[in-house]
Amino acid sequence: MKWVLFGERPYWWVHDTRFYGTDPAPALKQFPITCETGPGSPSGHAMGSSGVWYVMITAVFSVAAERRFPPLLYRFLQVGLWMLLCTVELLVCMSRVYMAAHFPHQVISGVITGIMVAESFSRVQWIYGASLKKYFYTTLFLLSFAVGFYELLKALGVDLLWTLEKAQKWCVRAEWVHMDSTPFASLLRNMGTLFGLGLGLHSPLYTENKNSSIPFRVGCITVSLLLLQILDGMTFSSRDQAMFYVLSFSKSAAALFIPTALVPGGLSWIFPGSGAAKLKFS
Ligand SMILES: O=P(O)(O)OC[C@H]1O[C@@H](O)[C@H](O)[C@@H](O)[C@@H]1O
Repeated sequence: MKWVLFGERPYWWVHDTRFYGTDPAPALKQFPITCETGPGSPSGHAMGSSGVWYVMITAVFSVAAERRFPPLLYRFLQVGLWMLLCTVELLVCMSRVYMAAHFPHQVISGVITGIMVAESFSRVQWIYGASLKKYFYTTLFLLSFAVGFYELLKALGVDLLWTLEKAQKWCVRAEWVHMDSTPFASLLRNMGTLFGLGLGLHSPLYTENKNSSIPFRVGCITVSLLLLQILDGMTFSSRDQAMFYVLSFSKSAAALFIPTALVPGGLSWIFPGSGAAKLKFS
């Protein structure tokens, strides 16, 4: 959608537009995270956060319904969690607009699209039992589609990197322009995530794990968070672009493989448990 909607961002638009005529353009303050290099429509932050929060909240509702919560408590939970989602989204959207990375309509469409994506995928059942082959082919399809679409539009004279030029031109500090905020870099990270999830769920470390006790789960969460924190600190230079994309893909794949397979598998090997049920990914 970012590639086809050609959304401008306020921090460069105010300088390029003829809207103000001979009047001076408004002075928009820029921050270290203002200088996004991709198109603005719809907002990726608003879309990502609304999608993730929607999934978490509706999952809590399903658990509450399964456990037959009393109607009053259920209603209370519903109102509370919906209000929490609205507050989070309001904060995300206001901050994106405040730092001049987005116009209001872009964050609103981002929130709506995120919820639509989450809702549609919650109805697609095959993804819960997808084979490793499916993960692999889906990743390959997304990559070929993105590269093919990019090349096709380039052949038609449309330069999808038009936004990078604007960011470089109008960002007040060159070091605030990051290559990893381009849609292609994001897509590669998402593909890495998808592939890492497939690898994790089909790894013997995950499938042969039999321990599901509470201390084991808490241990898994703690160790995973520590390792993910270390992984998050790894950054790569974008001078060699091919290497940059390969490393970004691998980092995202590792970010999913670590908590789904490596940590549970490693901990159950160190502390063999007696629980019979498998630790389920949910
Ligand atoms: O469109 P927005 O809100 O500026 O978000 C862009 C961001 O969207 C995210 O989805 C990407 O992972 C980031 O790399 C990118 O910077």
